[in-house]
Amino acid sequence: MRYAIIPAAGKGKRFGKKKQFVKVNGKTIIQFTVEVFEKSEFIDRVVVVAPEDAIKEMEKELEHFSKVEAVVKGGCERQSSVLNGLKAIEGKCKEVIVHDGVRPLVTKKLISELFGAYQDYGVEGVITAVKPKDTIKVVGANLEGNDSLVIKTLNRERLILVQTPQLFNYEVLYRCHKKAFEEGFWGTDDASLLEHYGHTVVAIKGDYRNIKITTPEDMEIFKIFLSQIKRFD
Ligand SMILES: Nc1ccn([C@@H]2O[C@H](COP(=O)(O)OP(=O)(O)OP(=O)(O)O)[C@@H](O)[C@H]2O)c(=O)n1
Ligand SMILES: C[C@](O)(CO)[C@H](O)COP(=O)(O)O
Repeated sequence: MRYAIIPAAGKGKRFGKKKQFVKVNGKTIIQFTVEVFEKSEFIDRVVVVAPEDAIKEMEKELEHFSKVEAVVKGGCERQSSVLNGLKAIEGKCKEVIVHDGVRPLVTKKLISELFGAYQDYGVEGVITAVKPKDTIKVVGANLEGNDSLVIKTLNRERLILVQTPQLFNYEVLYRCHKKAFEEGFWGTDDASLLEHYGHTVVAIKGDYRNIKITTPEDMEIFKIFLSQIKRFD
């Protein structure tokens, strides 16, 4: 069995509300996201991680998706939510995809390319990413407001902007998550846990339109891209 874990238990602080439940054209963001996995031939079952105070609401939103096996309670951070999802499918699968519930423009193509690369490279983790188009600098002390002191410029050719979906060997990911929990190691994506514990991760080309809806401007971008991207091809 191939599982997808969809962390969707965030509070949406930078957006102003739980953006996973925002409706566009009559469909919630989480429904846009899950429907791609529902239609992917590479995914057998889906577990969605929801806010503790919105489990029933999430179950209602997803009641028509046959692959959704469970809605489980989220944690205080994304990482702890993913760990709860991993616990819910213990011993059930060899590979697991983790994908942000608020990246609704994921495509079947990205999912299939992840599995292709996973087979080809034979590594424990494969992630999606795009090349930065802007210059990226390291900053130091904050100045007034959002201003900051520039320290140095990074070599853009050696940087990637990481997305989800991310595909992993289930046992390796679960072991890294449990170890990180015990040791108090926190990463902003799941692949960083594998890197921290010495596992090999490969990045493949993602899609610039596979945005994470984080701030209100992202919702406007989503509405534009939605009419352009072929999510089910
Ligand atoms: N405790 C958390 C925090 C985040 N997420 C999920 O992880 C994904 C990426 O998180 P982010 O975009 O940061 O969402 P929020 O945490 O809701 O945003 P904010 O940090 O602005 O509150 C989202 O699908 C979010 O629902 C989660 O499952 N559990
Ligand atoms: C996992 C992720 O989407 C990869 O870019 C990102 O790290 C999530 O960050 P967030 O602050 O939890 O949204």
